[in-house]
Amino acid sequence: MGVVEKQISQAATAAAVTARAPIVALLGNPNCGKTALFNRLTGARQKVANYAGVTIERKEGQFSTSAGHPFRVLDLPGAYSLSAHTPDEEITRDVVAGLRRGEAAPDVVVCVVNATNLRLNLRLVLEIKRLGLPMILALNMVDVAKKRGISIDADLLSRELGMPVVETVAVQAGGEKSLLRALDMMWPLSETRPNALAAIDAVSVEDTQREVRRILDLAVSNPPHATDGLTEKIDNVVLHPVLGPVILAVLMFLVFQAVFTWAQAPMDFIKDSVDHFGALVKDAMPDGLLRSLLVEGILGGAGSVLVFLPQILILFFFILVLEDCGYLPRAAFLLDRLMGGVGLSGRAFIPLLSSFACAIPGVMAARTIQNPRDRLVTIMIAPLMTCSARLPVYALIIAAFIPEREVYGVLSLQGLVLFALYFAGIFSAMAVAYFFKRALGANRKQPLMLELPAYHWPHMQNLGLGLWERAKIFLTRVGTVILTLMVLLWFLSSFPGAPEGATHPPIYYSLAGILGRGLEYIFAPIGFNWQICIALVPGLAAREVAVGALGTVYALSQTGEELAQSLQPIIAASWALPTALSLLAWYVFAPQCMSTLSVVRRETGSTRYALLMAGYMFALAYLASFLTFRISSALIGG
Ligand SMILES: Nc1nc2c(ncn2[C@@H]2O[C@H](COP(=O)(O)OP(=O)(O)OP(=O)(O)O)[C@@H](O)[C@H]2O)c(=O)[nH]1
Ligand SMILES: [Mg+2]
Repeated sequence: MGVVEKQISQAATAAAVTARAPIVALLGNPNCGKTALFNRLTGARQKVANYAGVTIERKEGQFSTSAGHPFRVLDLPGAYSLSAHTPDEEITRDVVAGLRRGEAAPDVVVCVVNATNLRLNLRLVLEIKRLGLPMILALNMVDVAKKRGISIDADLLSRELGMPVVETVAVQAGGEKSLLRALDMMWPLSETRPNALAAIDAVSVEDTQREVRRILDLAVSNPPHATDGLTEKIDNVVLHPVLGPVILAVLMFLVFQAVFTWAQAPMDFIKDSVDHFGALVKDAMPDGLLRSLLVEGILGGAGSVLVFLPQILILFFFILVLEDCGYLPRAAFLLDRLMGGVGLSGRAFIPLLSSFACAIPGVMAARTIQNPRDRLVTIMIAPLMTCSARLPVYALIIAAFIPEREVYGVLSLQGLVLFALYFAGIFSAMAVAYFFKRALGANRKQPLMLELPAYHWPHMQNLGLGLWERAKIFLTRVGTVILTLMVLLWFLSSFPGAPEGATHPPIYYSLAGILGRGLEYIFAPIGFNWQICIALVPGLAAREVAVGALGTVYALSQTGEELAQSLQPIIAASWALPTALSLLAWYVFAPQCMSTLSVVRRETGSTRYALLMAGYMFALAYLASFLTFRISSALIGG
């Protein structure tokens, strides 16, 4: 057998072993550390954060125990019980009950519990136990429990529950060892599995409650003050009816200030590097098509998007810190009343906040909302939240048109305008939600039931990995979608060349130029010139592409001397202020993202809602831009 054949056969054997490897399902209440444990076992980097409802999909991975036994492992959305109320809980129920098509029930259930809150967590354990699957109880977060002086007799608990009980610390290296040992002890696992489904509904809440109390009395001793005193103290301030909202507003405000002020130096650095590199390429290459593709197409296009990496990372730094320290559910509580006014539940807060990163995870996170009508409205307004792909567009226009001035000596004017744009998104989302409430009929307001986790310092590793993932996503987009579109756009903008005696730059006569000039008929009433119209088209694939497209279009529109200039001064010189404002308004509303629409279709199970979303957003965008353009033109006489 040759080396290659041998490798192929080894790979095939490995694949066969994994295919036959028993399946471990990680199950437990929300926020008890299932995903952290999953990452520790498999080396994966699934999202871990300090609030309930982070995981909303079934994720699969693999690992081997120290004795070399292979396992497949499933990370699942958290659930308080197996009688599912929300779409994400349904996923969990279906997986453990073996209801998913083509997938048997897991071979072992590892029930992950928060050791500091067994009273709540054990209910689910007892419920799962009735399924009759082999089980292990993982007492997670024992580090915190020990610090608070909670002592749990694992042996006694194991005897009472009739399953192995192990202690884990999912956020520490080696914190999963005891679980691996317990899995080895179970090896080999029996092939026969009970019919798990039968037991799901036959549960009496009172009996379960009683049993939990009995077991806790036996196995757990809490010191008199086992609650987290610090969390209570912080909450007294943060959830204060007056101070709370003020703190929230100040916090949000500071984030946008930081996005502009902190990012300046690294942005200048990237911009200078791109410019410098462009100049080098220009000097080194003879004038011609290839040089134009490299300098105007790739560097002018993709390079002008790359500059925004620091701002995106700063925004995410704040979002990640807030997610990991446990503040988010508090913000949801503070805003519950306000959101109730427009017919949304406080539960919509986290999906909407996620939409600041990108509407796609936001729309998916709406799975944690129980009421179908609330869920639909949340999905419909999620894309109005300012996703990070809009940031480059906003930042470019703001930097070009809003002077870099300080207000009251400390606040940056540019940061203020950015804050206003984010606020415009939030405000219109609330207005649209209110409209839906009127159209669909109001719901009876349900009380918000959300767990408030204990605060903790953000884990540096989570933070680092989160930022790294973001940077990777952004750079991959720049390197793939944006780069490809830029090359395509450069091509469309370069051919056919200018006719004899042309008075405009060649792009004017190109295919893209013809398209742009055609679209100008539709967009001229809102102040867009043909160059902007060209950029809107590839911008449909992903919003930030519009910035790259403007980069390419204007690089090709320049003649001779001006060629080396970067995008920002060019648009500052060639657009009137009302046009810039109108484009900002357009970007607050326009549904410029195909992937969001397709996710909406998937999550709502209906093309109608995706079309409705696209329709209402286009209409709003056109209207907002029209008003902005007309009013500002009248005021400034532009
Ligand atoms: N101190 C400590 N923190 C932990 C431990 N395990 C998890 N955490 C933290 O607990 C929080 C929740 O962790 P996740 O892994 O996201 O919890 P989950 O069970 O997957 O949550 P959902 O996906 O929302 O159901 C995060 O802030 C983790 O860093 C642990 O053993 N000790
Ligand atoms: Mg999770």
